Amino acid sequence: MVTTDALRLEGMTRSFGGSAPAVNRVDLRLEAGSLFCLLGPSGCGKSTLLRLIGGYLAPDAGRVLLAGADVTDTPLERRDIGMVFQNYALFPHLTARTNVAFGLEARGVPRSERRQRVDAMLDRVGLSPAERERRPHELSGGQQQRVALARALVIRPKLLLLDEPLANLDRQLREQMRVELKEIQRATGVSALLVTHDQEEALSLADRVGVMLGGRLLQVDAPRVLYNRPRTPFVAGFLGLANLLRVAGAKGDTFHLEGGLALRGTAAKGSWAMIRPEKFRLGPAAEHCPSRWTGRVTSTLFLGAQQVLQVAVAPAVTVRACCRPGEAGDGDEVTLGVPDDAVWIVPEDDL
Ligand SMILES: Nc1ncnc2c1ncn2[C@@H]1O[C@H](COP(=O)(O)OP(=O)(O)OP(=O)(O)O)[C@@H](O)[C@H]1O
Repeated sequence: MVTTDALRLEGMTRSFGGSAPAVNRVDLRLEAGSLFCLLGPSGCGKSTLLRLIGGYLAPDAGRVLLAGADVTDTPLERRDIGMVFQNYALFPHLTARTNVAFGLEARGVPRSERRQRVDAMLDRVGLSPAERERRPHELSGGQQQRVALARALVIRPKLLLLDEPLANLDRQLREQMRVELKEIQRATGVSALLVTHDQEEALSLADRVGVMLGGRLLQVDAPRVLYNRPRTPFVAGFLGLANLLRVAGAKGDTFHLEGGLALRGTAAKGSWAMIRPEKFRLGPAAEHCPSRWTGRVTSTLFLGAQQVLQVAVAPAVTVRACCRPGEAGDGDEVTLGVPDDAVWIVPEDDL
């Protein structure tokens, strides 16, 4: 079956006169009905890319296709895109209900239909009847967020853009809104692109994640693939904890890492071996592993359900390994078993 992508970007580039473009030759496809997270550190170009898609900014080069149609030169009000900003950008003098109705009024939707659609959308985002009559400053951050989401969705956009929508909420509310946001996106079937610098948010929300650095998209994949099979050292280190060890050389079915450590398998000199901390085996389980490293615990970090150890496994080489709380402590000598499937070779450099 041939389906049209909700969004397609081809060679998007935009400079602000600095030495490197803020967005540099970005290609991207967003499947209809899916949620895509654009993830990257501050200043990597996420917001600029979002503004280019929304039509708030023109590209120096490249094309934006919405549901197959080229909208690169279409003004933003005719792109059929809903936008949720980090600061919500609600009209301060309008009630929640009139904020949501605004886009429908501007599009000439008749009053009775308007009322019905606004109420249905405010039901969907869970705003109570009393809250609907309040103005933004009389609502909490979470409630304003719901209004902003309803306002963006009520116009039935072809694409929903969200710029760090949960960044201003406290941790508990952020986690709750994360679940609700995903439910609303699923229920409405809207194609959505969300920008965040929070890796946990991206991994838990997205169907696919794109990791950005220095204006470039380094890798686009499903969350599990990005976590388990990062293609560059930056992606490996940006998503969760990663031990990254440089491959110094290979011989037969063994390769050597910095500090004289050895692992079974094949890897090219100069690439990186990644081992996630939770992949090590400790205690009796280590004995069954093909590669074993011994070292002293230099520090421990208690995280509730688990504990992260720093283990000095070679001169100047310290790795992080997860274990059960209390399984090992500061100063203990431990053996870390490395199962074959614990090692992922990171093939490329970053840019
Ligand atoms: N209007 C502008 N004029 C000049 N430089 C800009 C402008 N907008 C963005 N930049 C620059 O482009 C680069 C990318 O900025 P952008 O805001 O897209 O990053 P970001 O990944 O969204 O960061 P953050 O998460 O901090 O918002 C930065 O170096 C920034 O200083």
